[in-house]
Amino acid sequence: MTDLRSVTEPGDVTDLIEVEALEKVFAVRRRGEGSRWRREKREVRAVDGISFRVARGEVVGYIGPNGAGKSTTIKMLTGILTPSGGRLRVAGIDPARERSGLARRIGVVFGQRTTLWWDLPLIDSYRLVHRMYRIPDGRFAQNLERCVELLDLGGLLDVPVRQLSLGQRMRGDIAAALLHDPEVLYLDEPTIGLDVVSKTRVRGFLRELNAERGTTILLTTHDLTDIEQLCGRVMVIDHGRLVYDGGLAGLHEAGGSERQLVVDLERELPPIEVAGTRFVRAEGARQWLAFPASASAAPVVAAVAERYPLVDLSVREPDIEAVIAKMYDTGGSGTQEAGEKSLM
Ligand SMILES: Nc1ncnc2c1ncn2[C@@H]1O[C@H](COP(=O)(O)OP(=O)(O)OP(=O)(O)O)[C@@H](O)[C@H]1O
Repeated sequence: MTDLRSVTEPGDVTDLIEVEALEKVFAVRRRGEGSRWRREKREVRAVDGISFRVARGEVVGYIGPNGAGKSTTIKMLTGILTPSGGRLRVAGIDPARERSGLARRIGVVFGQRTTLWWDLPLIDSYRLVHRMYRIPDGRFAQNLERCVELLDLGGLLDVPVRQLSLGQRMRGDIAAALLHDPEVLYLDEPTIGLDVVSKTRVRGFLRELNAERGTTILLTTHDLTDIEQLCGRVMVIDHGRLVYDGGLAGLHEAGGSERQLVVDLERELPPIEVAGTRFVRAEGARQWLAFPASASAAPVVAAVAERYPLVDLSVREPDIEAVIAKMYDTGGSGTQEAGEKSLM
């Protein structure tokens, strides 16, 4: 455990989600080696004793490599799966025991599946949600208007869901999950497969929802920009165990991440030597130097500028994806949307 932050004390009434030593074990059968007929039983510990609390109004990213146990956790939090062990409360409710009572308090969006009626115009799905949840008429109209405005659904309400693009459908799904004013919103891969414009719109909406309504959000994602732009806190799960729970800055520290200085010199020169930096590589007159992410860039930049003939200089922010990949036993994928700030 790198930095398991105690977010709130036990018994704190503001805790909306309480998870203690939660476990889910699946019994799977697989064919025994060397025999077509013998089948051996095997246990998969999908969630292996995790504990956390989420306070009302928090936006928490829940990340981990494929098969880490994210979806299994969300399914237990929504009451779809019954835990094999441990304790779980959402808004004071045991999800597996009171699934329908809980449904009124939570909203769920699974990025890869839709909860909308495929053949019906979008608005008809919303009317069905209105009736299913017995949402008061005024509240429904108000929530629908707000979602339509912020998610830009105006021109889509009469379009059958099957004709919507992935991004339009996702926005439609998010609205459907929010019409009954849930206190908690679970999002499983909310931006998966979306183009950059749709991603930005969805992220903007979620930020606004949290700020305006104080809706607590727990989201799983493989897109770390979602985390960087939305989440004040991130939980990392690997092989069913929490390996990190804390802020983004702490994640960089925990991963021992480095920032890079990209230096464009007037001409090709031997490797730059400046205290507190590590020469990484050179390509013609361009050189890359690494320095600890926790250190200030200013003295490093000043020292390089004073001693070397410069054309340009920029700082490359630590690649969060690489930091997290270090935490996973399985490794991770390359760089994505790493920030680069020009200093000249
Ligand atoms: N119904 C099931 N029966 C047996 N094993 C299961 C079942 N559901 C999940 N698992 C196993 O549990 C582990 C965790 O799966 P889970 O779907 O929770 O991971 P995940 O972190 O959501 O992965 P991904 O990012 O790929 O969706 C995996 O090894 C998976 O194969």
